[in-house]
Amino acid sequence: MTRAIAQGTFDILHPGHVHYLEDAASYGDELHVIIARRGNVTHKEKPILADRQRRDMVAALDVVDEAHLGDREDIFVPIERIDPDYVVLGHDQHHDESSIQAALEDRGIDCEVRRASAREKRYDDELLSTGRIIDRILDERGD
Ligand SMILES: Cc1cc2nc3c(=O)[nH]c(=O)nc-3n(C[C@H](O)[C@H](O)[C@H](O)COP(=O)(O)O)c2cc1C
Ligand SMILES: Nc1ncnc2c1ncn2[C@@H]1O[C@H](COP(=O)(O)OP(=O)(O)OP(=O)(O)O)[C@@H](O)[C@H]1O
Repeated sequence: MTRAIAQGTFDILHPGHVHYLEDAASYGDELHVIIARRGNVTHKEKPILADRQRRDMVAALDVVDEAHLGDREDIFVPIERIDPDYVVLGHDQHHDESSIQAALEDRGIDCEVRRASAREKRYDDELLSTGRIIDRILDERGD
């Protein structure tokens, strides 16, 4: 049984998220997803939705076997517990593949790091970004 891990914020789901999770799932028999804690989302605006709500929506997707709330302090704790064969980074995730690979090796976690592909728009006004969905809500419904 091979296990793959995907991770991210997943605030307001869209087809780009589904594409990433399907790509990550293709690396293993089981897909586990780690949901970033609000306190750890520091590289962009904080999520609108609560940690548990984001986890529950990701867990409801067919392609996902288990969704886990991330650790608050140490991002390698859930990975140690899940013991995956692959950690699949999102196409634009700011983490560097070789430093994540080195950190996993330091912790004695024997798994490989891969990078998922991007999903391109299939039609003109398709929104494949949570940030852009929020911008459109503000444009169309804001004062
Ligand atoms: C290998 C890996 C493990 C992660 N584990 C956690 C975790 O345990 N807790 C957490 O809050 N975030 C975790 N994260 C998420 C990061 O904190 C960061 O917020 C996340 O990569 C944001 O992704 P996004 O910009 O694609 O939404 C992890 C990220 C990576 C790459
Ligand atoms: N269009 C896309 N194609 C493939 N993967 C995507 C796409 N959009 C998001 N992802 C992946 O989904 C994961 C979680 O994404 P995240 O929660 O940061 O959403 P986002 O829509 O990219 O957010 P934001 O618009 O706020 O930057 C990331 O690994 C990201 O690479």
